[in-house]
Amino acid sequence: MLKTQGLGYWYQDKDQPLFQDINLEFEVGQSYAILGHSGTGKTTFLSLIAGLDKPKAGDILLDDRSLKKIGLTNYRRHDVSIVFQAYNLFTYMSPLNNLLTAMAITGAEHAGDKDFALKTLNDLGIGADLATRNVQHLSGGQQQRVAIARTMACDAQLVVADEPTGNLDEDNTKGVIEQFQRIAHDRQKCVIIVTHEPDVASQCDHQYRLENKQFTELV
Ligand SMILES: Nc1ncnc2c1ncn2[C@@H]1O[C@H](COP(=O)(O)OP(=O)(O)OP(=O)(O)O)[C@@H](O)[C@H]1O
Repeated sequence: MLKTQGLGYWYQDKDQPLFQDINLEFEVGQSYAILGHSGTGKTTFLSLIAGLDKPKAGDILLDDRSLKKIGLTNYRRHDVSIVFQAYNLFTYMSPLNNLLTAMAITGAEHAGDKDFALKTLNDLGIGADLATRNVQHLSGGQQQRVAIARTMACDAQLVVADEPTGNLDEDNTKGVIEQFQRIAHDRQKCVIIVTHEPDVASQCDHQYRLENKQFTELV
C-alpha cells in the first residue's frame, strides 16, 4: 500500500544524511514498529510518511501514486491519520468535538454521528464526562487516547503514531497497543508506530530498527 523508493533525508545544517536509499513496503492489515536510538531520525522518517515534510531524495508512493502527485495537503486530509505529540488535538475543543471535527473534515463514513464518536472515545477509556470537557483539562495520557480515538473514527487507511505510549502507564500501554492491533487487523488499516519500548514493538507484526542510516527488519 505504501512504499518508499530510494528515500533519503538530511537537515541543511547537518553534514550527513539521517537515512538514505530506504526501500520499504507497508501493507494494510499489518502493524509496524520502528525502533532506534535517540536522534537516529525515526520522527523525521514518520514526518515524511505522514506527509508533514518532503523527502530530500527518492519518493513515497501510496498505491503506486507518488505523494507529489497526490499533494501533501490532500494526502494528510484523506489518507493518513496522525498521532503525534506535537501535532495533536484542537486544544480549544472537547474530545467529542475533536472527533466530530476530524470526521467532518475528512468526510468519514460516520461524520456527524455523535453516538459513534462517544462510543469510540468510551472504548479508549474516555467516558461521557471527559468527552465534553476541554481537552486541555485532560492529562497527557488521556489526550493521547483521544488522538487514537480520532484515528479510529476516521477512515484513513494509514495510521502513524510517534511514541503513542510515551506517557502512559503499564495498563494503558497494553490497552493502546491492543487498540492499534485492532485498527490494523479488524479495520484493515496500516499502522506504523515509532517507539523506544521493545515490549511495545514486539507486539507489532513487524519491527524495524533504524541504525547507521538504514532500516533493518528484526525477526
Ligand atoms: N528541524 C530540525 N533541524 C535540524 N536538525 C533537526 C531538526 N529536527 C530534528 N533534527 C535532528 O535530526 C536528528 C534526528 O531527529 P529525530 O527527531 O528524527 O530523531 P528520533 O530518532 O526520532 O529521536 P528521539 O528518539 O530522541 O525522538 C537529531 O539529531 C535531531 O537533533
